[in-house]
Amino acid sequence: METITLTRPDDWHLHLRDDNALNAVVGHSAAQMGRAIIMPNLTPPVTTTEQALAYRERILQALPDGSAFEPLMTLYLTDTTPPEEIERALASGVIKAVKLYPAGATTNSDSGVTDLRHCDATIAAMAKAGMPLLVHGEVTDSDIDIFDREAVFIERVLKPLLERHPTLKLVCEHITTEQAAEFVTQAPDNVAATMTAHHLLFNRNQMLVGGIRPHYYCLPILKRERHRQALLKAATSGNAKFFLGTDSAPHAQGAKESSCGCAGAYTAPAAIELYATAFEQAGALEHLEAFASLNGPRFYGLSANADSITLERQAWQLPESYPYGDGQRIVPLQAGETLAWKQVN
Ligand SMILES: NC(=O)N[C@@H](CC(=O)O)C(=O)O
Ligand SMILES: [Zn+2]
Ligand SMILES: [Zn+2]
Repeated sequence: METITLTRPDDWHLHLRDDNALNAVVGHSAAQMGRAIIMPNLTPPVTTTEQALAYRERILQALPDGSAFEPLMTLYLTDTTPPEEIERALASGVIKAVKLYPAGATTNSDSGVTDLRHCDATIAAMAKAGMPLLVHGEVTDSDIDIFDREAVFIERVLKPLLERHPTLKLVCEHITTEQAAEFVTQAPDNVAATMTAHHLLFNRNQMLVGGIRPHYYCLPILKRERHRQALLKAATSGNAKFFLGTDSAPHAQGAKESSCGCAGAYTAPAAIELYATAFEQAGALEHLEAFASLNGPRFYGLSANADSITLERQAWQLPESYPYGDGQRIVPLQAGETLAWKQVN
């Protein structure tokens, strides 16, 4: 039986939601990941240290008994986040980053930043403290095509941001284009990126050919094959700037299978298996451990996890759906499909 043993991976971009949804999904991540960077886009968003600490307690409460999963918290940046909030966050010891959502760019981003220049003093405090800024990198201008929003964001927002704050630790979250892979590759070592399994595995045809498949709809949206190839090349290159961030983003089945469906792919139940499939496809399974388990902690200044997980080559079928609380169901990406790898411990 062919197996892969890896230092236990971490998820550097995860949505866990709250209340019954949190209870329903947290176990999937905790079964695979040692730690995860928890996204703050709740309603209302997690904008203060106090709210982040309370949210962390709710996550710990929701964990299966005996789980050692560690939630690494983030703050949601707004136009008015004061520099002092960064000092409080740093002092908490459990808030590891600040998240930038351009206002209106994605799910629960209405309180996001309208103009990043409003945040310069706070970002200067972050650069000084070594607190990373995690960026949902898409412009929201109505005249910019949805497929171009990431590439335009790099030129209009990210490059000027780094000119103003050259030492800022910056993570381009869930990158989806060759332009983003190129930008991060060329940038200094304080700039890194997360990549999702779905952007490494699928292009936009998967979502749109032969019928519209709402479970493949996420933001940034799946792109052309050329971009997927560029991402896969960067992820499997051994370059330490690229690491695992699932962007597993749960929404109830009814909210996805709708005339106006929510953005977000639920990948947590088989995250590491999906990444293994992508790396195997690129003939680069030997680089999976660095991407999944080593590069992320190194960027965040943490040690790698001390334990490991094992995947076995074993065909198994992903369930059609899981319970999502309040009588609802949630459909994972690749529901009902046969996967080639299975985590066995
Ligand atoms: N990725 C998504 O499509 N959705 C995320 C938000 C995000 O990460 O942009 C969500 O919270 O649902
Ligand atoms: Zn995002
Ligand atoms: Zn996300």
